[in-house]
Amino acid sequence: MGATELNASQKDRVGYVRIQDIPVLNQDHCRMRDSQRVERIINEFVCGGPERMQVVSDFDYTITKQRTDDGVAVPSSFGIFNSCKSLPDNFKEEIDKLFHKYHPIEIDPHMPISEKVQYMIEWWTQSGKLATGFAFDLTELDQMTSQFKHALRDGTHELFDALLRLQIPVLVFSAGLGNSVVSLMEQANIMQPNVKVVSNFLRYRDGLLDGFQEPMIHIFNKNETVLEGGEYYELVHTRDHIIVMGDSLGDADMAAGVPSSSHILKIGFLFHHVEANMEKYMNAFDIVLVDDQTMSVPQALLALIDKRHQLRHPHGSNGTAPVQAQLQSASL
Ligand SMILES: C[n+]1cn([C@@H]2O[C@H](COP(=O)(O)OP(=O)(O)O)[C@@H](O)[C@H]2O)c2nc(N)[nH]c(=O)c21
Ligand SMILES: [Mg+2]
Repeated sequence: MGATELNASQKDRVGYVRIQDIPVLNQDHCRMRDSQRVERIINEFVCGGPERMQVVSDFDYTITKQRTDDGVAVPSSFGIFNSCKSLPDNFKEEIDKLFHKYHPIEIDPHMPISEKVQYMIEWWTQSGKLATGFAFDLTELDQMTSQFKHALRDGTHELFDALLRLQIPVLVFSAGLGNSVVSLMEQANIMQPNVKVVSNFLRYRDGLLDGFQEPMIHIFNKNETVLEGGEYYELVHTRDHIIVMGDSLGDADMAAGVPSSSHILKIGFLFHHVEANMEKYMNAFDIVLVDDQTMSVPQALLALIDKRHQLRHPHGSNGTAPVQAQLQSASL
């Protein structure tokens, strides 16, 4: 998008980055539909520097692993909440009924999205209604999430440390349960001031649960259009170099709503039904990583951006506006 073709001599100039010189992008399990386009965008990112970057990431099975070393399955953010022991007896039963009714609709390959949206709104609304009228102590959620703080992709800490050092805002977008997401990220020490979680958070009224806070984030509005006009959008919308990371096809659209002149690099983690899904993932994402349980690719991209930045600002001043402290508290 917008990137002009460079001729061979321009590519030979000092500092131009070539895909063949980035080892993680040359691994067998790293696939690209259009490696020239990826190369162009990476060079835009490196030239633009950290002050033009933002990261938008899904949470479940993108920040957490799709497959753990010990084979223990990592529950989703809703799954973590649903397994809390103090929830009323009928809660789990009713929430499972909803899952069995609506999940087949969510993954139905024949129903058009326009038709699915209403069902998904119904599902999230009814889940919220079930989570109403009883006490729930959030420390129970912390106890549950602490069991899974080691289930983040390898290199997640290093990635988040680099993003903080470079003052790059990170938006974690989840149509799951925000309280589980934040709790797990806090337990794993990656809930830093440059990180904002946009998701569904439990609401309390008179000490009892009262469903989810507005706005509802479901799988079909999980993109930057729900942020438009809000404080967070104002803080990041000038950052037009965007890395998007996700494990579901729909995650590829999370940056929808940013200005069309933006350069967006989409990284997709593919694990289930690799052969059947490959074509769709290759069309939706710029880089498809097959059964990769690490953050090596985004780390390598940041290292390139960082290296050029250090050359330009050897004394540590990065010229970045100090917006990070406001990010977490920014309203939508
Ligand atoms: C309302 N609701 C939605 N989901 C699932 O939560 C997922 C959240 O969507 P997502 O944020 O794209 O998460 P992902 O990273 O796991 O893909 C959806 O794909 C739904 O299948 C839900 N899952 C459970 N267990 N319980 C629920 O009430 C519920
Ligand atoms: Mg996911």
